[in-house]
Amino acid sequence: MPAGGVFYNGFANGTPSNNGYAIQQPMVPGMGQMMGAPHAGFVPSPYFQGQPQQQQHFKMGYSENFENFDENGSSGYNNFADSGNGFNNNGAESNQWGGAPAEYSESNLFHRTDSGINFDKYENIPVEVSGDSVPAAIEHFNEAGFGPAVMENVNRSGYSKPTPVQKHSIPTLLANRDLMSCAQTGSGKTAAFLLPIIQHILAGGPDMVKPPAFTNGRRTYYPCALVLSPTRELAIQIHKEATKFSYKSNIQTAILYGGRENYRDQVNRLRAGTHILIATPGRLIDIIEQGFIGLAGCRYLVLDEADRMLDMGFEPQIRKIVGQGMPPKTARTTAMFSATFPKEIQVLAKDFLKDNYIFLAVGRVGSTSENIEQRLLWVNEMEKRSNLMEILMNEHSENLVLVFVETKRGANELAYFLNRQQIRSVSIHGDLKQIERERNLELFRSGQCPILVATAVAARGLDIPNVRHVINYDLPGDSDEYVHRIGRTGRCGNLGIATSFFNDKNRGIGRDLKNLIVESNQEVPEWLHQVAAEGRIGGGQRGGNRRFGATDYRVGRGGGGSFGGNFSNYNSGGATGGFGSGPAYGGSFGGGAPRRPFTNGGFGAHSSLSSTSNSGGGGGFSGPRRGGFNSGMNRQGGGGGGFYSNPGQAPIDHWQAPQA
Ligand SMILES: Nc1ncnc2c1ncn2[C@@H]1O[C@H](COP(=O)(O)OP(=O)(O)OP(=O)(O)O)[C@@H](O)[C@H]1O
Repeated sequence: MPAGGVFYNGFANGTPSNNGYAIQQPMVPGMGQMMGAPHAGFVPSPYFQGQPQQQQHFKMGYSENFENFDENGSSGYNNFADSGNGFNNNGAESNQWGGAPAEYSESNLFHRTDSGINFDKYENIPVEVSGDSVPAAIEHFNEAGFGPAVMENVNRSGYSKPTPVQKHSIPTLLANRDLMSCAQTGSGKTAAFLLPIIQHILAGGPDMVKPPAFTNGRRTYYPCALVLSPTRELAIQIHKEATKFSYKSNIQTAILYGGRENYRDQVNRLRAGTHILIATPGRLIDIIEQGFIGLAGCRYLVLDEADRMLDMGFEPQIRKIVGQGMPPKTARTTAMFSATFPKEIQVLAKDFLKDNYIFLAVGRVGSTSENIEQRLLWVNEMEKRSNLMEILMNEHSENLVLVFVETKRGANELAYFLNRQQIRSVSIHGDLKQIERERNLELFRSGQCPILVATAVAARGLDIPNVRHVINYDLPGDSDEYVHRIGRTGRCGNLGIATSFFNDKNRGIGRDLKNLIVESNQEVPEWLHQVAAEGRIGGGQRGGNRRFGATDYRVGRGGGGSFGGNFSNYNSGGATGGFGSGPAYGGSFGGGAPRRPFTNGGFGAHSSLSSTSNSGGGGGFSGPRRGGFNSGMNRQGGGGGGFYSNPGQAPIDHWQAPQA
């Protein structure tokens, strides 16, 4: 008997469904706390036992609304009555060293994740720096001039040496130079801006912070540094990092992000004082308008995922924030970080940067990332589920898999489908309550639900160590989004796989994808060559030198700019050994046995599959595939039917909770 009891995969209370999928399924460990909570339809029916109204919520469905992942989330001060979420219990739980939540214990904050086997290859990464009088890079953290508090936290974090983006960004920001920094996903950009800001605040002492003021009976706090993030979850992550790097110092960090249930808690926390404020734009504007925050003391402004922050969705809000009494750009230090920086965004960005800002482009290890093996499969819409199932069945049970879909409704439906196939999945998208988003992310992060079905809301910045596989079930419309999505794996020298389903709908991105894969020294499927040849001319947004996420647009303008620049460490060698040499799924990656070898039966449509993997081995699925899904699986013909035509099929053991 599995721990936590047995539930049935049906909608009706305690009643097995009659659709032939009625397989006993254990409750996901640790899910007890979810039993009473609305869960927007993406947790399988077992968790909804006895709560038909919640199931109904799921069945209502959502309109086919595309995820715009704008995180405005303003809620109005009058919504205080809502309870806090797990993150913000209440302002009183601050510990003695700051305003951080009590659950930010030392062990929690400094939970280390190893830098991967490719970490040392960062040494050979190409770096381009342009701008006047570029501060010299550091090679070691102890060359930065950090005080003991910061150095101790660097050491506590287990960082033995700076990554390339840190080597260049830290001295630049310590010198109070404005910076536009473009470095590959997972290469340590967060510490690259937080460490120098924290150092500045500690070195500057009390004078760094403008004291709070009373206006209209309300106390206004003036943060010294403001970090803006496009998504709530990324804001939470950055806040945790800021808390970590300022651990045992007097620095107070605070966070403001959308979702009405956390409004009061966030405002309460401001009362502990705020040196560094991490915020999503909509909520910040709301709270500025309420008079709780003023920006007159803001000496440091960071736009993380800056290209996203300056695109059409957010740009007006950023302008509004910067216009709300913030010191002018000549009187503050402004830094922008992203893995991608399209030229038109660079042009916009200069409105916020001093003229002599430094542009830093850190190339990719190898290219797009040697750390990420990119696989591209031609999969028709109707075959996506069966292909996904086959991939998941061959994954190792300890690996986390992030599946990207285009729409919120698609995320709900796919997570629901997977749960009915006894694959523990949750979803994250903009229609969920914030408390649900955070809880689902935690269930994923902790491995309790090893599959996260996400919209673009999870594409940027999230740093989840064990994500070994990103699957673009629906490909995004542009290649920058693709770069960010696949960057959820293969972080900080670790290895990962990115599999993308491609079909006629995705032809628009074909050329850019081909270029990215070529640049990665990985094999381009024959059909992609053809698609790319037919595709649009011009190469999309990325352009320029493809070893970088972007190049300094000022250089391309030919004169006039302040380009001085140097170019270092260019390693033309690219991929050396390592990754992608074994057979595809279930082969060399990660070692060990696949999740579950298939027993028999056809998978269908194999002829249409191919792979970018270097493994050769004929088609995308090699390794342990011995059949796969039963005859109902290939739904190309449209014929109804379930995904298992054999209702008596044994449960998928690797996906079940440990036996009691
Ligand atoms: N010098 C270092 N040594 C070891 N690990 C590091 C170092 N710097 C950062 N890391 C770790 O690398 C991981 C990725 O860092 P981070 O999230 O800052 O990447 P990023 O460049 O911001 O990625 P993205 O573009 O996806 O936002 C984190 O787990 C972080 O703790």
